[in-house]
Amino acid sequence: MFYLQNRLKEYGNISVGIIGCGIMGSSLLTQLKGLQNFTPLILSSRRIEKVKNTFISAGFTEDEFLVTDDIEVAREAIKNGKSIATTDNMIAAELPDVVVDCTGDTNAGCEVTLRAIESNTHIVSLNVEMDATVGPYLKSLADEAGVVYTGSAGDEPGAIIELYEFLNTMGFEVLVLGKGKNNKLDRSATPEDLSEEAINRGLNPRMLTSFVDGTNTMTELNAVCNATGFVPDIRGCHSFTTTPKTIAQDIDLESRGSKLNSYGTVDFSMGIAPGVFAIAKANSEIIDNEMEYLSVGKRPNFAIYRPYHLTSLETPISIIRAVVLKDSTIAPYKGSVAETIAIAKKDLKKGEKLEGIGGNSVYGVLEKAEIQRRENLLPIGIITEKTKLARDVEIGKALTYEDVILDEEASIVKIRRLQGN
Ligand SMILES: NC(=O)c1ccc[n+]([C@@H]2O[C@H](COP(=O)([O-])OP(=O)(O)OC[C@H]3O[C@@H](n4cnc5c(N)ncnc54)[C@H](O)[C@@H]3O)[C@@H](O)[C@H]2O)c1
Ligand SMILES: N[C@@H](CCO)C(=O)O
Repeated sequence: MFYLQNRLKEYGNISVGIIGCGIMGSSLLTQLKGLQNFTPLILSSRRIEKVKNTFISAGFTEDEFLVTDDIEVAREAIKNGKSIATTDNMIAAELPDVVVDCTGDTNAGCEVTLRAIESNTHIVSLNVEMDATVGPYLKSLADEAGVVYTGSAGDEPGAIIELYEFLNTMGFEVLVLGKGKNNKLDRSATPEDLSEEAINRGLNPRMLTSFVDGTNTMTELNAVCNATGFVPDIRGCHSFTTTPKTIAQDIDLESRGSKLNSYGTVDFSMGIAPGVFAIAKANSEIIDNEMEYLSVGKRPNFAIYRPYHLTSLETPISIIRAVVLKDSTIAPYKGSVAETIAIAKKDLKKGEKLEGIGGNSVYGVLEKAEIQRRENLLPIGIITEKTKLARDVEIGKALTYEDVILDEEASIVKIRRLQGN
């Protein structure tokens, strides 16, 4: 009982670097400021005014933090008990015990993770976009260096793995893993369409676009696939409509009146957000009897449902597990099993700039990695600001590597080349 909290007390203080001060980074800073045994040591983001304001709104006084982009000045200030406000992400990757990536930028996340691994800093990443693109390679580098690379508790992939581990530990055979879709699904959504809604909800319009056009759900399920070896049943998954009480009946094989071709798959569903679920079976009549007696459902398949995910508010749990227990919450243990590939949102023209995740040009769908490789399909996460179209691509078509001119200088592209395809 109280295992994590007790281990943390024995360990002492954990210093944390946070990168990004959007909704996730700013709430994490605020929360850590009030938690025992955590020092929110460094906050980095692109605009220093925003970083300073985030410190102040999190409850810091102006003399509690120093503004600097000089790592040696930062080191000295930390010795004198100050926190650091910076625009240099590398300071946040190098100096604390653990860095939490709250940017959502695949290239920045990749650079931060590489520097953290070199600096022996553990990595907790909310940047599922980056993890889906190069997580398997970065995890192998982190393993070699003895550094923990993990996704966060509280985001849906981490919450799904919690259910998966729970069922596996009890000996159930897990059949399907998935999540509720929190936002409506509109593959053609653009940041312009969603800007008013985004502002009202305190979200970045591009982030909201990636939620609504489905890319975020796909990258999240991508992380689950790479952690477990599960795959999407079809390109992009089916999308079910269900309720918390009927998950196991509604999400099942085609031969049993539903839509799946096989188990060992991930999917998403309307009607159960913000929850996540796992469907499993027992392979024993006695255990089926007990599950029915416990009102979990009706044999042969039973669904376990977690009705909430508290995003960055659960991140401290992953920080403790990474730093104190050297354990990950979710990581790509199975390598690259699935990929989130780019599909044209509109007719795209040769020479035009291609906008990546949450932009006007493409949305992401989940595909089995073997198909992505066979068809040379483009992972959406390697599109950077400098990516251009090498030829026209029709609306609805999956982009291939031949369709684009990538920014070969970008770390995300270089690391993806090392990961393979
Ligand atoms: N918003 C959510 O509901 C939610 C939930 C779970 C997970 N996430 C994940 O958390 C991450 C952050 O989400 P958010 O909604 O806070 O995003 P956001 O876009 O609101 O904030 C991102 C922050 O990172 C900064 N940033 C971006 N690129 C940077 C760079 N190159 N260098 C330094 N700073 C940079 C931005 O300036 C901004 O402050 C994403 O990976 C997202 O998928 C978000
Ligand atoms: N990941 C969410 C956003 C909040 O976690 C979505 O699918 O829309």
